[in-house]
Amino acid sequence: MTAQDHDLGAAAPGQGATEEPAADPVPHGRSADRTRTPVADGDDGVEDALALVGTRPGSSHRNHGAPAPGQGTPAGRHHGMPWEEARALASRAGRAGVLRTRRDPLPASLGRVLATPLIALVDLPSFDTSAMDGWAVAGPGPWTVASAGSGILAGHGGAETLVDGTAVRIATGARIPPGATAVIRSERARADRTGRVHALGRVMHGQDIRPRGQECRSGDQLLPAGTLVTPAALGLAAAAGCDELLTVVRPKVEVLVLGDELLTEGLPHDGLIRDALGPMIGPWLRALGAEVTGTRRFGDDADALRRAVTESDADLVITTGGTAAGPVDHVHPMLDKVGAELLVDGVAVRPGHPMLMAGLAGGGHLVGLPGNPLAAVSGLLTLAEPLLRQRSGQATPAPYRASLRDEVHGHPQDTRLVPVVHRGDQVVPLHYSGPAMLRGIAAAHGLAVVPPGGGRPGDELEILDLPWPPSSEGCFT
Ligand SMILES: Nc1nc2c(c(=O)[nH]1)N[C@H]1C(S)=C(S)[C@@H](COP(=O)(O)OP(=O)(O)OC[C@H]3O[C@@H](n4cnc5c(N)ncnc54)[C@H](O)[C@@H]3O)O[C@H]1N2
Ligand code: MOO
Repeated sequence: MTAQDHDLGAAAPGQGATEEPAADPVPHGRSADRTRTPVADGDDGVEDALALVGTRPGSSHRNHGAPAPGQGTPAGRHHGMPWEEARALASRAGRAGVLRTRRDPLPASLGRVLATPLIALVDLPSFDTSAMDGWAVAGPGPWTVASAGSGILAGHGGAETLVDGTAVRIATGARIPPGATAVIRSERARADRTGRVHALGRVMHGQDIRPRGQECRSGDQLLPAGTLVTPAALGLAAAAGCDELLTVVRPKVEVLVLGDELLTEGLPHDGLIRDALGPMIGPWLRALGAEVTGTRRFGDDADALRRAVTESDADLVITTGGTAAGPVDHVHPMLDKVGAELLVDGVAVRPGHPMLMAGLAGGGHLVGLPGNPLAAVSGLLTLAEPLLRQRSGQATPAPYRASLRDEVHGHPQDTRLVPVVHRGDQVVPLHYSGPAMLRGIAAAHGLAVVPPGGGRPGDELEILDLPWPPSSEGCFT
């Protein structure tokens, strides 16, 4: 579709399969100079090579979020909306409208987001409980055994009051009898020939008794709204007496993959390549909390794309490819035709600067991801992730920073997103971070947000986590 490939941040040829991740490679034609002084348009080969947004004169989109094409910068070019602003705008777009909720039994709520806080329906524990197998004792010892038999077991009803100087066998989880002042675990007590129980050490008042309400009181908030229902949250809800949870309905997302050059199986041949985004975007969106209703492939058929977007009832339509100004890049013309409101038209971020976001007539949104695979990931994290976080009611995690181990080169004006792995309390930028490459991100723990001009060892950079736990080790060349 488009011919130009600029690979800012790509590994230099021959930078092979090193075992350790190394400093980010030098972008084309630039030294390790990390000046933050913006380079004037036309002075900088990188910028010329990357310029895309704003080169489409005469666009009639309603355009509220970004400078109108042709306005604001010399030669009709702009660098796209600042990255932070684009994320904030995507987040705001996701907050529009009312969240749909549903009530389900606990197992069906797994992986959804709490629409209301989880409230304890009982005290936890609900009664004074023995923390150990042993003896419940009353007052100072030694103690005579209060009753014969197996003592008090877990799950049994009320026991008789224990009077001072007596003890009764008790099991872990059993109710503490009224009058008991402590539990002595069996290995710390012995019974003499007369049957009296002696402690083998000091006995503290209340030891090994879990008092009623130790963890929570009935009515306490256990988890706030916006919390992901994890297996642990299900366990907590059950312990606290809940049978159902009110959760947010997952936003519906449809993925439309564009490009005549894409194969769905077999080896690339004759200029055709494998579709890397079809298998990746849907599962990624699911990991972000979306219900993916389908991934459909459209080739470069503009009419079919327009029909699909018009007819979609998804909360969010994701397109891949076709965002640029090539002869078969249909996304902008299609948005024009369907009367979409272009909210973001290009973002000052590399890779991925042609990404876009639009409001659709039916109330949903469309995020256009660039076709280059890492650029698509960048669009996913910049626009789709904040939008979906809000649409699925998820709390926004506080941004966090980590110290950079190795130098990473920057774009003169734009933010860069660079795959990194955590090493100790630092992050290490990975090789193979060019826009057409997935090798870095597939091994990464997250993406470092590299400001214009780059980052030096020791700089604290914001890190975007990936929506799955980091794999422990592996090949991160
Ligand atoms: N004249 C200019 N051309 C381009 C510029 C520019 O500034 N001026 N920017 C480049 C950048 S940056 C990107 S990113 C791409 C964005 O282009 P599109 O969104 O229109 O994407 P396509 O042209 O359809 O594809 C780009 C590239 O990615 C490959 N691709 C597309 N879909 C897939 C897929 N599902 N799986 C794997 N690979 C895919 C496609 O074959 C192309 O190689 O525009 C640049 N051009
Ligand atoms: O760098 Mo493009 O921005 O590959 O997405």
